[in-house]
Amino acid sequence: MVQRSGGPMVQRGRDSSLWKDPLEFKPERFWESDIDVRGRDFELIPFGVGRRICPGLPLAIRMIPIALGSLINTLNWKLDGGIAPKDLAMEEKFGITLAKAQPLLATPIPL
Ligand code: HEM
Repeated sequence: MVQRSGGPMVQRGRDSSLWKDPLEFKPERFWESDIDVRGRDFELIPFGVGRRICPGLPLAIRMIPIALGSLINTLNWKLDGGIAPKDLAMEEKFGITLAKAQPLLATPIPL
């Protein structure tokens, strides 16, 4: 936990002094973590923090696991073009929101 109060508020998500391999996509890094994404632990603030924190946070943290979990649990997914998951292009495209440079193309297959 860093910068609870005082000092400039900066995004620390890519800070290698706080994160091991910060640019690697490793969701498993959160398995043993008790970091709070609701604006308390400043090393991870996907919804912002303070007075202008995202008002959609309570909706998003409930809906995203349900929507994503449903898609994963009820369908098989195949990447278009026979790409192996490990070879998926994960580069980002800068914009108002951070999007994938190459769109994710996947076909749902009924179980
Ligand atoms: C994963 C989903 C979402 C993420 C990561 C996200 C992230 C953010 C971030 C980073 C901000 C800027 C906070 C700041 O300035 O400190 C923001 C603002 C905002 N978000 Fe979200 N958001 C999400 C979902 C939603 C949803 C579902 C809604 C509405 C139903 C929503 C409505 C808003 C609004 C209205 C603001 C502007 C708040 C203000 O400027 O006072 N967001 N969001």
